Amino acid sequence: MTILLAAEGLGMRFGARVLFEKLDLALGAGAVALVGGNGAGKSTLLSLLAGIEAPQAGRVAVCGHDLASQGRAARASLAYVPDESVAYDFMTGDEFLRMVQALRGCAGPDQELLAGFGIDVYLGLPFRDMSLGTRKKFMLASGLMGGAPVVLMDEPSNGIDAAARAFLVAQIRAHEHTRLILFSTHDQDLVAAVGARVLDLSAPARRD
Ligand SMILES: Nc1ncnc2c1ncn2[C@@H]1O[C@H](COP(=O)(O)OP(=O)(O)OP(=O)(O)O)[C@@H](O)[C@H]1O
Repeated sequence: MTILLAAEGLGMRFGARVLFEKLDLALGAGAVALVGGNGAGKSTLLSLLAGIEAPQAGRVAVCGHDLASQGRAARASLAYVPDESVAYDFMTGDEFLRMVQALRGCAGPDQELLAGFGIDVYLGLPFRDMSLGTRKKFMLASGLMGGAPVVLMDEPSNGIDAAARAFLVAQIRAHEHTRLILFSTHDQDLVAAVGARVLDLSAPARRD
């Protein structure tokens, strides 16, 4: 198995609250679900793996590139979809996707991706005028476009309608042999629908 995402000795704590310590990961292509109760540390772990936050201990490598010392190469191989929209309110959907495309130096979404999430009709709409679900669909499309080998998604099924959810499942299934799709979720039906391997962050040692 080719390792696409590796973590070694990852540690993160907030005050006395230890989220994880000495956490090791070695993940190849496939769908992997990060589960655990509220506050278990799923979003924090995803942001460490995406290089949004630096870990207090340990290291992360994306496709063999160390996220701290070879950040540009590591980031070129990953896409991160946060739970909430990160677009400016005044940006249109199209402008947002073009911005992500420019930042990542990747290809934009194809028509199948836009139509599958039902956002092709909202490309000209500013984010301030979009529903929460529509914003989320743009975030998901931005992560799935461009073919990054590692895709990290925070609660991807939150707030989207049934058609978009079915498309998300199909997308994860379609890419599971070539890309790592690691997502946090409370949605057990999604985990089952994509046949994801489960990583449980709520081991007793990690509870409050
Ligand atoms: N910057 C921070 N400063 C202090 N505490 C933080 C910070 N970021 C996260 N935490 C705490 O770390 C814990 C884990 O938060 P995180 O959002 O990663 O959990 P989660 O598993 O994603 O939760 P949920 O399922 O509710 O989304 C929480 O107790 C949170 O309050």
